[in-house]
Amino acid sequence: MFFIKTFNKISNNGLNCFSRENFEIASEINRADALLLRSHKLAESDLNEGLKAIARAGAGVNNIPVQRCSERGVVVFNTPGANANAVKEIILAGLLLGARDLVGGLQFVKSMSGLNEAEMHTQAEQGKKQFSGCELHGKTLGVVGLGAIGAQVANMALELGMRVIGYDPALSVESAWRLSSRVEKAENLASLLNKSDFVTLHVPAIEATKGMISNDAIKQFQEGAILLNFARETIVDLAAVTAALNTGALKKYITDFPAPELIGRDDTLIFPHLGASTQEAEDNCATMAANQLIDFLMNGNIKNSVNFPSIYLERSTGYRLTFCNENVPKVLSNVLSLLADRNINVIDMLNKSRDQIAYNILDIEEAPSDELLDEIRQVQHVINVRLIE
Ligand SMILES: NC(=O)c1ccc[n+]([C@@H]2O[C@H](COP(=O)([O-])OP(=O)(O)OC[C@H]3O[C@@H](n4cnc5c(N)ncnc54)[C@H](O)[C@@H]3O)[C@@H](O)[C@H]2O)c1
Ligand SMILES: O=C(O)[C@H](O)COP(=O)(O)O
Repeated sequence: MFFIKTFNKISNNGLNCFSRENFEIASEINRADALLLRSHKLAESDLNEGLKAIARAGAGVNNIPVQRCSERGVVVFNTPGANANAVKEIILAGLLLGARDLVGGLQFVKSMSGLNEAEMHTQAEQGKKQFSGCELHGKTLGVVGLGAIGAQVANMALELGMRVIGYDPALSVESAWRLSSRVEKAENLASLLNKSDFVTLHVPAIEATKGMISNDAIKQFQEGAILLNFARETIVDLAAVTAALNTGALKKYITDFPAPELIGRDDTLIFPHLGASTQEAEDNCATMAANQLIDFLMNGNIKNSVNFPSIYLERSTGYRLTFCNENVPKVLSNVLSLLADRNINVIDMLNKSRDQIAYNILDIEEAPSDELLDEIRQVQHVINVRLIE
């Protein structure tokens, strides 16, 4: 039986993937084998003894102490692309709300209560000029980060008749395949910023992107550009953005992350982190996260981890030994020697590494004793060991 502790509300579509005979799932569990969560900010104290994996039903893992997990051999998963369409669609809304004062127009009509139909008609026709805007067609969109979301946003904007410029110095081959060849490549952030009427951010919250939209970056924007940030709050220096809004250097800031300094301004539109909050995205993320956890806990396979290598080995015996270790020489050979000393035959095996972590799957012919498992745990640089039967 594996114990899964959930944080946040996880879609039933995902929860129902776990068979009740093999998994117990609850929000109150003391010694969890795995955690399943969305944006809940994990503390180090949430990483209980015996924890094997954490699955983030979503994209961003900035709420998880990933480095600490790697040191402890805890596999961290996310669900790349599972909520990308939801974010793409909210960006479409953001672009339209940026181009036209639809919110102002709606509020204006709301204020007409008490008027008769003729008065409303007169007010609407006289007042509407305050809310006119521009079309997206023909404007330039700069997309910073062309991963699962950025690529979809870029392709969508081309369909709207926009010119699209993208910037992503670490574009993966998979993302490049998804991206239309009509997206123009910017050599650096500044060259994207100074050509764009709208700029949308789709980069992860990591050290390298912290404060990416800084005072210096703001100087590169076209006068009166509109900035959309549905990625994370840390990517934007809010003092720089509010100063730019004050001078008109930026026309609007549209974001999914509320902050006190943004409230009450007419030039900001702020959503309560709604980007991935559609039924479809919640179902997709939860299902993907659940299936990744299940295959890892039941078979030791790893797909879509942010700190471990991808690895898949078809089961060939009833005894599967998995272990992770610091990525240094001789660990695997030392473990194999221990098995050989006990005359235990390895039928199939796979070893993969990523950065400082190596992970191994060994299908063996017979059950290892508890003493042997303990000996493997004692091998220098081994972080953790599991026997999956
Ligand atoms: N508002 C929401 O509800 C919501 C929903 C989903 C994701 N997000 C945020 O959006 C982020 C992106 O999601 P995704 O699914 O597209 O992730 P992704 O990993 O598929 O794509 C991120 C892209 O950013 C690129 N990148 C990294 N550093 C960069 C830099 N310095 N400059 C330019 N590009 C850089 C990467 O190479 C990658 O292609 C997530 O990390 C998350 O923080 C927010
Ligand atoms: O990184 C993500 O996937 C989004 O920010 C969604 O977060 P949520 O699952 O809390 O809506």
